[in-house]
Amino acid sequence: MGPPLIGNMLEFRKDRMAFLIRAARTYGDVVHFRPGPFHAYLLNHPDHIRDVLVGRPAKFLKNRIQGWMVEPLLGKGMIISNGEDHRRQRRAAQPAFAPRRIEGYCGMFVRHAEEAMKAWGTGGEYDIDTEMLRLAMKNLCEALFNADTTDISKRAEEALPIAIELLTKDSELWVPLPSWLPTQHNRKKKEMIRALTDIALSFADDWRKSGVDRGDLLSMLMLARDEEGCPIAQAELRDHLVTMFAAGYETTAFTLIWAWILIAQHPSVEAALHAELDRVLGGRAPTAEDLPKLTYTSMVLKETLRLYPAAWVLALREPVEDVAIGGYRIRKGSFLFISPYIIQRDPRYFDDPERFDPERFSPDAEKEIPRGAYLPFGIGPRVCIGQSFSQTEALLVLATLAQHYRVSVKPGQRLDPWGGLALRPPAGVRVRITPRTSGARAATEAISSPPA
Ligand code: HEM
Repeated sequence: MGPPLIGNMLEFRKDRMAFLIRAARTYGDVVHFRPGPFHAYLLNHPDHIRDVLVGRPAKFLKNRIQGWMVEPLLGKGMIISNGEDHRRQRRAAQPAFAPRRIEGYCGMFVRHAEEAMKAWGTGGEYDIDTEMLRLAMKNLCEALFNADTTDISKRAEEALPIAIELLTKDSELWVPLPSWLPTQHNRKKKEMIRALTDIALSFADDWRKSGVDRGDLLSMLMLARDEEGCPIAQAELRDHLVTMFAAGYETTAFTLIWAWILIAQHPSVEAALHAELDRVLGGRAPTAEDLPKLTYTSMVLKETLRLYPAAWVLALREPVEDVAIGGYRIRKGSFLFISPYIIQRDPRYFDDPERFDPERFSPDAEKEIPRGAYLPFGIGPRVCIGQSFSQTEALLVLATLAQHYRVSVKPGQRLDPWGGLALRPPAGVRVRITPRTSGARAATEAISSPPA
C-alpha cells in the first residue's frame, strides 16, 4: 500500500504500465493500491470487468478525478459526462457514426492514403508516426467537420499533441495544481487549449455561412434542437468537437503505427498480408465492398490492438455506493482501473500472450476469447462511438499503403510502449519506406492463387 498520503504514487509514476502488470500478475483479479491518498482497484478478471461495464454501468460513473485532469481540454464532453448529459450527447453524435455514413467516408480514407503515397514516391526515410498522425487528422477533419483539411488540420496537429502531453503530466500528480499559478506549464496549456477552441469554433462559424446539412457530425450538432427548440450552446458545441479530436486522432494513428512496427518485425505476417492484398485488390484501390474480404488485414489490426490498445486504460470508474466485486467490498468513491493492456496480455486468456499472432482472430479462434478479456474499444453503453469509423479507416489505410509499400524500422530505436493518454512508442519511429516491386506482387499472387 506504500506510505500514507503518497501510497503507491511514486511506483505508479515511475512506470505505470510495469506497476499495473506487476500488481495484476502478483495479486490476481482485484488489486487494491493507493495512488496518493486515494483507494484504487485494478479489475483483472473478464467477469468483473463485464459486471462493471455491462452489468451495472449506472452504479459506476466516470470518476471525478479524471474530470479535473482532462476537463480543461474536453470541457464537459461525452468522454467524461455521466447520466442524462451523456445520453443526450451520445444521441446527438450517433448519426454521424451510422454504418451508411461510414461507408460514405471510405473513398476519402483511400484518397488521403493515396496522397500520402504520392509524397512517398520511390521511397525513403520517414517518421512513420508523423505520417500516420497527419493522415488520421485529415480523415477526422474531413469526415466529421467537412473541413478543408490542409490548413486546419496542420494547426490542430500542432496544438493537440502539446495539450495532451501537458495534461498527461498533470495526471501524474493525482492532485490538481491551481491553474492560476503563473507557471510555464499552465501558460502553454492555456495557449494550446485556446488554439483548439478557436479551431473548433471556426468550424462552426464556417458552417453557419452556408447552413447546409452536409451529413457530417458538425451539421448534426448544429441542427440539433432540444425540447424547447434551442440549439446546442456554444460551450457544449466546443466540448463536443474538441472531444472528437482528442478521442479520434492519436488512437487510430497509433494503432496504425504499432501495426507497421509489428508487420515489419514479423516477415511471415507481412507475406500473408501482401498475399491477401494482392489476391483481393490486385493493384487497384480498395473500396467499401472489399472490406469483408480483407479478413487477414483485419486480423492483423485486431491483434495489434490486443498487444497495443491505444486506450490502454479505460476512463476510471467510481462506484456511486459501496459495492461487492469478486467477493471484495469496494467503497463508494474509490477508483476502478480497467486496463485492456493488462487483461489482453493475461496468459489465462491468451496463450503465449506476448507473441504477435493475428491467427488468434481467425473467425473460429476469435469466438473462443472470453467476453470481457478483449476490449480495445471498451464494452457496454460507453463503448467507443468511433469504433467502426476507426476500424474502417485503419483497414483502408493499411490496405492502400501496404499493397504498394513495405515499411522497415530503423534499428536501435526504443519501441517499448509508453502509456500517455494513448499508448505510444516513447519517441518518433524512424522507418525506411520502399515500394513493393511488381515482381514481388506477382510472386505473392502466385503463392496465394489456388493450384489449377
Ligand atoms: C483505434 C482507435 C480507437 C480506440 C482504441 C478507441 C478506444 C475507446 C475506448 C476504449 C473507449 C471507452 C472508454 C471507456 O469506457 O472509458 C472509447 C470511447 C470513446 N471514443 Fe474511442 N477509440 C478509438 C477511436 C475513436 C474515434 C475515431 C472516435 C471519434 C471520431 C472516438 C470517439 C470516442 C468517444 C466520443 C468516446 C466516448 C463514448 C462514450 O462515453 O459514450 N474514438 N474509445
